[in-house]
Amino acid sequence: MSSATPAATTTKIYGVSQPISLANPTPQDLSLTCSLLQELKSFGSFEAKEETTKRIQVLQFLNVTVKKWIQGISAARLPNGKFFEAGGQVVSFGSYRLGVHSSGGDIDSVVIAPRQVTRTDFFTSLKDILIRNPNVKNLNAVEKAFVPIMTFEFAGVDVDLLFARLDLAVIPDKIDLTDDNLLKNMDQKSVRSLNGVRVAEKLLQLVPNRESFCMTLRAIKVWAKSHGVYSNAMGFFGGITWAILVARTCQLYPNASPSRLVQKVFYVFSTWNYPSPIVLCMPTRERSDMLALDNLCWGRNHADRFHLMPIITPAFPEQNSTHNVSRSTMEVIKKEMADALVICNDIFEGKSDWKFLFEEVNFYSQYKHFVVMKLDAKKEETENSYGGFLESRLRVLVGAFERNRGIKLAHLNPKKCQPTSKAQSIWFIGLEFDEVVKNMDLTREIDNFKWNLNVQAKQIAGFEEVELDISYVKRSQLIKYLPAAELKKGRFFVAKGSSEDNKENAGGLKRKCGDPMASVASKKLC
Ligand SMILES: Nc1ncnc2c1ncn2[C@@H]1O[C@H](COP(=O)(O)OP(=O)(O)OP(=O)(O)O)[C@@H](O)[C@H]1O
Ligand SMILES: [Mg+2]
Repeated sequence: MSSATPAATTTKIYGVSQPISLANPTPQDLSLTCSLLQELKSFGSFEAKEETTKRIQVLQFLNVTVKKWIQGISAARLPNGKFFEAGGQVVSFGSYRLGVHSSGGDIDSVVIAPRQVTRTDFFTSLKDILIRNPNVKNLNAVEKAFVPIMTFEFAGVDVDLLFARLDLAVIPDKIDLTDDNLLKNMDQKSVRSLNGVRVAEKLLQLVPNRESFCMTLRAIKVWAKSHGVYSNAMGFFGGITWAILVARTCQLYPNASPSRLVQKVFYVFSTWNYPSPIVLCMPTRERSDMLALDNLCWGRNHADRFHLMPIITPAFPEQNSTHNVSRSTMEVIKKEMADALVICNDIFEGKSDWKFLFEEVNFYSQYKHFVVMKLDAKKEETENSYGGFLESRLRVLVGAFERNRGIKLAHLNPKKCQPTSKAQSIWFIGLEFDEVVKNMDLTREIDNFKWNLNVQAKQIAGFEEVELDISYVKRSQLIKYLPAAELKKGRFFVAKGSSEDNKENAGGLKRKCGDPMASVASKKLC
């Protein structure tokens, strides 16, 4: 490190001072960053060049189509509109905009339209133009949603398209969508639809080094997916939440290389004092402007106080990105991060490697009791729609188990299994009972959940044929649902001193267990 630069400084967030480390990367950090990149490639984090080219073409085509569509509407609706250049564009956000999408991922995008074009136009004339295009498949429009959306496949690429109408007659090509003044006079659905773009732009503006941010986020995403802690709908963290955590770490360690940043993400957030909110540091003037704009900022709302791990988006109107996190998912996320920190520390001590960090963990080896949800939808398309609906409700069942005093932990595995056909799916919840519990009857929770689910499903067409079986099983009975190979996949969890679990550890790598927090506590921010 240069002697001219101080080793550490502080930043204030919500009045709390936080140290920033200015340490530069060591040769070991750089060499571990090279091996990290190699490992990310082997775990399929990067898409092939042809796929990237295709995505660019898809976005270019959508942009041209949308500009023409807006021009046509403006010509008809504005006086002298024929000669009017109304502009408008399609802007991407989400992981594609952040530059961290992997093969097969969707493109989240939003149409930015001038005031003479309405949401009704979006769901009628633009939808018609898209449906008529032979490259467009499976178009689905959800007009009544909280954030109205059209989803479709364009030349094999999944596209999510939103609509935001600005209070401007002309949308210039170089418009700064992070400008809060644009939100004045916008309808709430447009504000919500524009939010993803504003959040992505803000994230990219606020990180000190984009390249390091992207590579670190890629690593965290690979890890989170293989450890079953990547799903906003099921109460874990989604892409945006992990992006905020990585961005915050980049701010705390502005000169660190990705290998060190990965370790620091786990260090900072496995030891975080939840529910203190995690917010990105931004220029003071900007934050006070945001607060002045609206009183409805995050934290003032009564319901916000009950969030367990608040992780706040950086663009106005600020939102907590983790409202689905429950007591159990919080425990699982914290434990996974603490375990990951131990592995990262081992990597830096030369005792482990990235492969071990990213390796899938065997979910079934962690519990002795399970609830199995088996969906038989008869047809693949019904499985897709009902399965998505069910996945968005499963955290309600977890919540019911959490309210049962005999249950210490209800761990829903976000990964669904399809051992027989694409029309059938199975999800598992691992249960940890209180030591004093001798017998557990879960009938009431399961029946209530099924009853409510049926009431909601009846309002959605095509769900009548579906069969859903929810039942309790012991670990030894899992073989009835899954092939032995699936049950043996990944690294096994071995409870400390458990001879029974050792017997069941059929050849998988043993997972480090014990008290990972002990080593966390002894490490200082450096
Ligand atoms: N819980 C949430 N809170 C706030 N914004 C969200 C939330 N979930 C999604 N979004 C917005 O929608 C965008 C797209 O969501 P999506 O789930 O596709 O995540 P992503 O970051 O694109 O990651 P992935 O690679 O999984 O697609 C996010 O980047 C974010 O702006
Ligand atoms: Mg996405």
